[in-house]
Amino acid sequence: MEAVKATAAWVASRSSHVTLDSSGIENFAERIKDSIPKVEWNFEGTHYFDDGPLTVQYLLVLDALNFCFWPDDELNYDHLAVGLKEALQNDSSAFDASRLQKYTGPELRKMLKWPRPLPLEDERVRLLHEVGFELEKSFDGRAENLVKACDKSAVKLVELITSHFPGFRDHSVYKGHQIFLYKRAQIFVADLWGAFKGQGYGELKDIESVTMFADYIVPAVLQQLGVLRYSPSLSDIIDSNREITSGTEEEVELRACTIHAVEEIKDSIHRKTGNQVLSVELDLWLWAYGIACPSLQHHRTLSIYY
Ligand SMILES: Nc1nc2c(c(CN[C@H]3C=C[C@H](O)[C@@H]3O)cn2[C@@H]2O[C@H](COP(=O)(O)O)[C@@H](O)[C@H]2O)c(=O)[nH]1
Repeated sequence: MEAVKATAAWVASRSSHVTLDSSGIENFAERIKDSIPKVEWNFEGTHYFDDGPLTVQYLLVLDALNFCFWPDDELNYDHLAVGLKEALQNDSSAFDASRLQKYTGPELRKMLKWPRPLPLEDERVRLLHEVGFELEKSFDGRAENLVKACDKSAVKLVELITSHFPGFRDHSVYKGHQIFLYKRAQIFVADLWGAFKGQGYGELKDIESVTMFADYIVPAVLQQLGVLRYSPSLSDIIDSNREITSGTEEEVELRACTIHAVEEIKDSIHRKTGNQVLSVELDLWLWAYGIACPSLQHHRTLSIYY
């Protein structure tokens, strides 16, 4: 995750469409420094949890598909979390590696009880197959073996996931440099830690290394809070719901500046109080704040990464 932090900072130091507002960061840090609102991991009760290996399998499948809900304005993350939870409750072998490799688009749709094609449905199916295939090939079909192989290290787990599953390699190129964002790989690590409350499969000694998860909700929240500033042309694109192409400078700046802004907020809180705040905790609070605000305008990029 050092590469995520370093390359996000690199983008932030050269960005023009999105900039960090240093007084906005200080004010926000000052406001929350004494009581970071704690949000429970499963605050909406949408996730499957049985305290065992099936939960790990569920979380890997969930985060393989945790991207780009906005093209269908009635679809959101909760439909995915609940749909997969119910599928597993009805049939505990639904996420066996062999089954994952066979799902079709209409079957996935049916599993999520969604009446029409999902956004990027073919990509979702392909990623599901990839997870099943690689789990079978390298981990005896079980996501718990992937987690056991990381020696209780979040950094190692992200490395393992991104080296085994190409669909999790969330990179971009910005002004000729490779930028690492790793949203879904890191959110899987955070989900594991959150679900198991830092114990058992969720025991990760370096959870503080994880960055925020560069999605399309948190940038919008930070912009509204005065932490991020958008150029007039970018604001216009977002306010008029026009799409931003994946890999453009605007898109990379939105994501990388959000990661860097959260790092800066953490540094500021540390300077003020001596406390080390976790990105995971700050992220979950910012995300929960964002989804509770349906009028929030977010950027729209067709992407399999977030
Ligand atoms: N930064 C960040 N982004 C997150 C999440 C989560 C869900 N995490 C769960 C895990 C534990 C908690 O219980 C959370 O409920 C989803 N997303 C992203 O949001 C977008 C979906 O938005 P909408 O279309 O409105 O549902 C999409 O890019 C999705 O990938 C998060 O935690 N942090």
